[in-house]
Amino acid sequence: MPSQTPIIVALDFPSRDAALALADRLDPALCRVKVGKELFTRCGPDIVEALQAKGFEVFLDLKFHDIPNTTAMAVRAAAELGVWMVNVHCSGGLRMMAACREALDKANGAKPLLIGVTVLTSMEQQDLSDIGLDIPPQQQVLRLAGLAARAGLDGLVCSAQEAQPLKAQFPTLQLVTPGIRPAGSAADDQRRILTPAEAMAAGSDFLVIGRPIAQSGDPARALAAVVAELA
Ligand SMILES: O=C(O)c1cc(=O)[nH]c(=O)n1[C@@H]1O[C@H](COP(=O)(O)O)[C@@H](O)[C@H]1O
Repeated sequence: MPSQTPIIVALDFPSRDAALALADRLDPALCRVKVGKELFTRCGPDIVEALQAKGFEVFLDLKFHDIPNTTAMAVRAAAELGVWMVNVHCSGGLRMMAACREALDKANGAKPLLIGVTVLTSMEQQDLSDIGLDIPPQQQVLRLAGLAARAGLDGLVCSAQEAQPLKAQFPTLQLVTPGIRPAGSAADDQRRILTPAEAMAAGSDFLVIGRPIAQSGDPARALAAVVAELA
């Protein structure tokens, strides 16, 4: 049953064939799937429909970040695709997020969960400092979470390292956490990481996992190992 699983597998592939080949090796009862910028830019909405036809709920991860009207209309278009979850960058500001909320509230039919990206899990303190934010990532995450809560978003993308304080301050927000690395796997370009079990214990609601499953020799087995770790 899709609604019972916290696992979202990122289909970060350059082609429809590669994405569907992985999807065919996964069980929609054990995970949802995420379509991000690379796959969507190559394949468009068709890939979302193809995955839905295979029984998967889809997180459309295009991290919209633009003026309020443009972002709200993009979110509305995502809703019309029937996706389960869609995200925008919190750093687009309160008015931008509120416009997205309003657009979804006015839309007919099923509404995706509207999720705000706080600080990318690939960033650490030096990266924030480089863009003029001389504060620790957690402080910036909490600040953006406050804005997202005021705008009526359903949840946040953050590192599981911030899940505990976020759950304490914003108990109704769903926490979607990438930067998940089973013990022993490479961090790659991620910086703020935790293992699946650590992330769930910290308060994550959903775990986004890409390369540790997608690039493993046996994705079904890698997914089963994460399911077993969480059991
Ligand atoms: O919004 C996201 O999904 C996201 C936000 C974030 O802060 N960090 C992050 O890694 N992601 C996405 O989560 C996935 C993580 O993939 P892996 O690092 O391969 O597990 C990628 O598809 C990223 O685009």
